[in-house]
Amino acid sequence: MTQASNLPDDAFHVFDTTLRDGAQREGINLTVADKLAIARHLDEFGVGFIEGGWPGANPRDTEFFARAAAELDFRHARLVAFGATRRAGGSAAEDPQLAALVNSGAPVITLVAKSHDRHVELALRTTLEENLEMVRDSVAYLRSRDRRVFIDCEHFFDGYRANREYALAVVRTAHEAGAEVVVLCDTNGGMLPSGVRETVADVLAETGARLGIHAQDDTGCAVANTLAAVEAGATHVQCTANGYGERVGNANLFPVVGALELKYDRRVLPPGSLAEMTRISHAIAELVNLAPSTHQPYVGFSAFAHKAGLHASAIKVDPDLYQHIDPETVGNTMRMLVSDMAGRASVELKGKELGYDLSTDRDLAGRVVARVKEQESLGYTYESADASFELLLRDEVRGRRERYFTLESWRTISEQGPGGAAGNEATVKLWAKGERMLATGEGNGPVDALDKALRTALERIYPQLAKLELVDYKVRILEGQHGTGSKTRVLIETTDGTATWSTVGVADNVVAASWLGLEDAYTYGLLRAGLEPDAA
Ligand SMILES: CC(=O)SCCNC(=O)CCNC(=O)[C@H](O)C(C)(C)COP(=O)(O)OP(=O)(O)OC[C@H]1O[C@@H](n2cnc3c(N)ncnc32)[C@H](O)[C@@H]1OP(=O)(O)O
Ligand SMILES: CC(=O)C(=O)O
Repeated sequence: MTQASNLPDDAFHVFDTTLRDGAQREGINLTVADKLAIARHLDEFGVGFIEGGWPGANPRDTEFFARAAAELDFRHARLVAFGATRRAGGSAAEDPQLAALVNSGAPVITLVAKSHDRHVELALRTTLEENLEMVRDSVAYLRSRDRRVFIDCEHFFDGYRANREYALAVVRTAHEAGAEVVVLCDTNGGMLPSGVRETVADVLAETGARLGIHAQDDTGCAVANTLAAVEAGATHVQCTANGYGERVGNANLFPVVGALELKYDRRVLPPGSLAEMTRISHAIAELVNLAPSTHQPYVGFSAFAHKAGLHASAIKVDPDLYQHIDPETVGNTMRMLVSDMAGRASVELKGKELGYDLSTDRDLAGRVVARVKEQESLGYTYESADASFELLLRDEVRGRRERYFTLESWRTISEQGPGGAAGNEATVKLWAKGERMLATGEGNGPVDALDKALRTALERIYPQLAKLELVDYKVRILEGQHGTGSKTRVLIETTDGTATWSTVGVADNVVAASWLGLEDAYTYGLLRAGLEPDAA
């Protein structure tokens, strides 16, 4: 790895530990290739430090550092290796674990140290004095090997409450031995912002050490605790992308840097990085194989989605009235949701988003709102079915439904053999371009058979349908108290390889609801393909 050429200002550290603490989250299991790819994204985003793992603890992390040295060429970040202070009763120079940290080639090392007296006695099974010596010896050794050293004081806040003098002694020992930053860790994640603020201010006043913060999210306050520490004087924040981490997670990198940049007006990222935040967050979610959280602050798909009619009516005048920032600042976008909570303004803004100007026709917007509310009272949901909403809107704009085909009838048959073997067959009869079409299809289930029959009927006159693929299909039973007599809602997601759209159907049974969803899905696909509708 070549050394970073465009290093951020050392006055404030944005330290990412996605590849170490983030990987401690249940369900995350990264390969070396995943770790390298995530490191590249984090460097591109502009964090100052990337903690890559614990070399020597497992073959994967050891290999990561070996490959990082050969393959990573960071523009902004420095690579950090993580490990613990030397073993009790030994010497740092002979500690194999510290040797692995040095051999990793990382220019920066984070050492986890005990700072809670009870942990020293119960977990390390050693004396308080020996723990201080472990800290001093380990830091001094790594400094003598020319490494920058940060110390993570594990359980610092609980330790400070139990034995303030000892917790402060750990900070002083690390600082005097040459640790550049002493990181106060809320390891159990039980702190609240006021306690963090007071403690950090006191430690700073008592020791003069440069302080960092590492907050777990067990009270849901990790971001707030991190910002409270910064307010009290911490100049190094440890975070993970999307808040991944042990148990419920760590301070989420994105809201932390979003707040630092946009609320505290501190430049902690290279110029232009903030606008990449949404993309980077989602790219990392893909790499760890977890769906991006739709409701994550700043970067979530719903972070700037507006549903309430009153909000929309104010947003129409000025989006700032219901948004804490301009979503584009962080690479996100405002979205209008249309549902039974919408008013004319919501529909007007949604129409604009879809390319329809409803601003000059108050009655038209009113008719669309009325139809949405009526349909939603029957079980439809348009906030999750943009394409069905657009078709409804077009109906009102044009005063008629534009059709590419008109149904005469459909029928499905499901067979069950004695051995459980199932067969599903569908027949559709419909009209398109003046011709009567009749086709059958077989499938895994009745909906699959219906879809195949529909495509077979239409593929000669609409070859464009071959490009369309159903990528998701969700069924929800509405009014569950009615058991098998309930209504069924089906949501279908379709793609043509360039765009993806969602449609909805509601009916008394799943096949009929699916037909309605499919009809909208293919109608919308043919509309997108630029074809002229068939008949009124
Ligand atoms: C708060 C945090 O998240 S810190 C990060 C924690 N991350 C991890 O634990 C993931 C990687 N860990 C591992 O792979 C393994 O635990 C290893 C390789 C580090 C150690 O494995 P083992 O040698 O089998 O020890 P084990 O995990 O059972 O126990 C940890 C040992 O480290 C000691 N230890 C714990 N913290 C420290 C410390 N800060 N300084 C020195 N020793 C420590 C414990 O006392 C225990 O010692 P013992 O073996 O004499 O009982
Ligand atoms: C170091 C660390 O991960 C913690 O104390 O939570």
